[in-house]
Amino acid sequence: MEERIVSGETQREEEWAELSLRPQRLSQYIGQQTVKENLKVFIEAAKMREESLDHVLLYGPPGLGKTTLATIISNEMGVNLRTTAGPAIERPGDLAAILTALEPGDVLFIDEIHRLNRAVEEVLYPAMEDFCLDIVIGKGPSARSVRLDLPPFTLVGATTRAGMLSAPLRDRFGVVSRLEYYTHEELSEIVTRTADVMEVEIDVNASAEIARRSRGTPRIANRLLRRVRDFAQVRADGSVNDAITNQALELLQVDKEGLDHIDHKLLRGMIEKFRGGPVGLDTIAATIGEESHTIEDVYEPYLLQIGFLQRTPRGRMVTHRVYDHFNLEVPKL
Ligand SMILES: Nc1ncnc2c1ncn2[C@@H]1O[C@H](COP(=O)(O)OP(=O)(O)OP(=O)(O)O)[C@@H](O)[C@H]1O
Ligand SMILES: [Mg+2]
Repeated sequence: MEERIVSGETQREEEWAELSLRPQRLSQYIGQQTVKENLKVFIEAAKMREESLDHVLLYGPPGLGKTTLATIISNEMGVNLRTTAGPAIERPGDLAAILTALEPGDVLFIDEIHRLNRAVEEVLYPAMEDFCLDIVIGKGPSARSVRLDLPPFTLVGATTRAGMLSAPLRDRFGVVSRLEYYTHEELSEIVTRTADVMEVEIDVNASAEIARRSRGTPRIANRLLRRVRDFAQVRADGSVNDAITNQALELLQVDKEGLDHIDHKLLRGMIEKFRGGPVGLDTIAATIGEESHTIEDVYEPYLLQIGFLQRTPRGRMVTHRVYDHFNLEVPKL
């Protein structure tokens, strides 16, 4: 799959840039009001009782701030953060090594937690529930199981695919929070904050314009701002206004709704070849030369979110908004 400027995923050499932009405290974390308010109460209560925070599951599309929240939770609790990812924990022993190295109250962050394998997951259950490890020593008839106590800890799990989590794992999280796409106002605030951190001058119209084209996603907003800044530096005096922003984003081929050429290919293909649908996912995939699951996981969620696509029992349909967007006439039935 090619790299898209409007992708929610982290891209090459972007991680260091993100690191410095990550809000460190709950009060700096913009938007996600409900999630934030809940966490605030749970954190405060846990601190009052001098207990570890309940396990937290964060889910939602890429780039909405799951890793950031995990960091914030550990900062607010005043404990260490240990970070790993589902695919990195290959054997039960790997997980046991991580768990036994934790200090009381620590946050263990497991990214892509839906990708843990079965054997590892089973070690995690008693660890989450009773803070203990069941280890089998020896082999064959002389094998025996030993129970090891663990320090109390908080597991923060993150996933873009909550549906792929097994029920027993999901049930062991006391707090389950779904992150939502951000509003234009929230994204505009994030862009302003980022510009401030990067010491870039930006006017309100420009941050609003970037916000509108960022697909509800802070990671995309910050990326577009970096590209627009480059443009402002080379083509103008370095400060970002809406004229520069519009020019830059046009060159980058990110349209007014944050759609790029791949979205255009998909939507126009549906209109030109299937009169806007309904048309099955596999048929769309074959027409534009992509995998069905890529369309479903990567291209489609935002188009559904902004009401450009609809799912029907007979397949996907484009809505009137798409015809308006492309200045096309809505076909008569
Ligand atoms: N609420 C927020 N306020 C300000 N900045 C944010 C917020 N959420 C995310 N960001 C910014 O967006 C970037 C991406 O966020 P983060 O890495 O936490 O996303 P993620 O949900 O973990 O993505 P992935 O699913 O790819 O792991 C961060 O570097 C951070 O600067
Ligand atoms: Mg992350």
